[in-house]
Amino acid sequence: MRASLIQIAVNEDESVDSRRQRVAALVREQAGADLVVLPELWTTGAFAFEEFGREAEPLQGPTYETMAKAASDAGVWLHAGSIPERAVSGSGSAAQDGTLYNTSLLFSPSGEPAAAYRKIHRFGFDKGEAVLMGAGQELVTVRLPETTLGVATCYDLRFPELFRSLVDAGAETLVIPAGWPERRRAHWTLLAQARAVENQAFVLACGTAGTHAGVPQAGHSIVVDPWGEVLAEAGPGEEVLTVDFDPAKVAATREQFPVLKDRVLGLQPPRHQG
Ligand SMILES: O=C(O)CCC(=O)C(=O)O
Repeated sequence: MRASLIQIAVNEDESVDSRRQRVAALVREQAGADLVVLPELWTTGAFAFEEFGREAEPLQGPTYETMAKAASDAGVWLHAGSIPERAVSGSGSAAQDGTLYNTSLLFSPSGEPAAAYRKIHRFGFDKGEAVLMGAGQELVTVRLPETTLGVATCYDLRFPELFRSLVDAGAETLVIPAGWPERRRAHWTLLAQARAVENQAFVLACGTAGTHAGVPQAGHSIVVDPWGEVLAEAGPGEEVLTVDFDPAKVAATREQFPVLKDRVLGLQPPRHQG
């Protein structure tokens, strides 16, 4: 299976619409890949908080339209990264009208919608995304012919229980678009490898490059196999990271080294001791 991770540079000197068209052209260039992955909030930048409201789109807005077409033109499964979504009535079970979400869009090779995932863990503590956006409530997996994707977004990478739930739901390839800052790049690489090893799954983690809102981005998108080996890693700038991998390695690793079968669930809480 061939995956291309497009590590987009998100700089302020490019308009959202120019970037959208430029990224669509990059997706089209990946014809021949099975899966193409884009980063988190690449239209605005993950730290351009003031842009979230200004550039928010309904689920089926301009980014959706442009990416659906790019997926079908290229004939690839496309994880189109995430957009600032402004929810409208009927656009999701728990969605409130007007609420913003950090929502990932996935398309089939014919440009049909395959899934939408609203980021569950919002980053920023008491500012930024954490106060401007609503939290997703639903896990998302997507069945491809070769593998089952489990999707998560950026800060979600720090929450291992989310990934274990995705694995319990059948995920074999964990796809994580991000806008991870350079100053915590060591965490990015370490956590991507940890999620691969503990879940015996492929990890495809696609970040952004460039600087927006004064926050230099880490780049260094990474693909890790179920044994924790790094199959490919990008540099700091804009880059297309292409990797060939064998999805059957997930089942083989889980069979040869069956740690997931040794999980002990439902432990008793500690007894009070003195
Ligand atoms: O967890 C981190 O260090 C970065 C998370 C982040 O930037 C995000 O979720 O947008």
